[in-house]
Amino acid sequence: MNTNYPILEIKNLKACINENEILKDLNLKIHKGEIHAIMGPNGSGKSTFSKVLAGHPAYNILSGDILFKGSSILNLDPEERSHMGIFLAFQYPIEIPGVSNEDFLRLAYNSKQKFLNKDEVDPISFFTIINEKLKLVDMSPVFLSRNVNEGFSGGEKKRNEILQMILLDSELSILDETDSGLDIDALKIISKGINTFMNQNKAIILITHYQRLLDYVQPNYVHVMQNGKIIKTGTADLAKELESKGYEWLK
Ligand SMILES: Nc1ncnc2c1ncn2[C@@H]1O[C@H](COP(=O)(O)OP(=O)(O)OP(=O)(O)O)[C@@H](O)[C@H]1O
Repeated sequence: MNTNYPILEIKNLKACINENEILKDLNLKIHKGEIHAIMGPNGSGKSTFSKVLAGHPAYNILSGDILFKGSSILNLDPEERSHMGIFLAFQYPIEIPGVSNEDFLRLAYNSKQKFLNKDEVDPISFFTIINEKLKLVDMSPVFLSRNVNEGFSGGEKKRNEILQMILLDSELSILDETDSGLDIDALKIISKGINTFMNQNKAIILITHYQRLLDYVQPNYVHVMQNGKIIKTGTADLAKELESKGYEWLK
């Protein structure tokens, strides 16, 4: 069996929402150990791509395929995709009133354990696990007893997303504008957490508007998405070029 396939392969993907075609013939290959940045003008389809990848039910796939570790995931629901190792950190993390962050995280952790036929953990053992992970994003344990994202500042919500990614130990993580709303120190802390988490068995997609994140989390490839497809691919230098020249010259 050939196991040398990409962790993610997007083949001629077209997707729409409410009859509007947003992704128009998208192609992308990502291998384990790689970090890919996706940049591009507002409205070009970056968040749509992340949600389609996670299996958001509002989007329809018109044609093409999404292969995760060599197999199509088009027929899998978001929960199955998550259990298989795909994680999406939302651009706008949602608040869940009435549910403590610790309960939410433990439920998500145990749900994955169950899917993998591993033992679920009790609240006391979970506290030990989550306490270690909190240190990686420099978060206080106080955030565990608060309701999920309720009243969290923009930056705290983003940290909480990275905490989830680290806890679930996802193989493919899509971080949608995780850097927006972070102050300079928080950006460094989050970047350190991402770099500690990353290894040769994982892959990360960073959706960002700003080159500065890429100074801390260095991508192997930078792609520009425009009008629902990748129109240019380069190295980290491309992000620097975009920062100074914008997107007009690519048209
Ligand atoms: N429910 C919807 N109905 C119609 N059009 C939609 C819907 N949701 C998204 N779109 C459109 O899809 C396009 C792509 O949006 P998307 O959020 O993917 O862009 P983006 O590249 O992530 O933008 P940004 O950089 O501003 O976050 C936009 O023009 C948006 O208005």
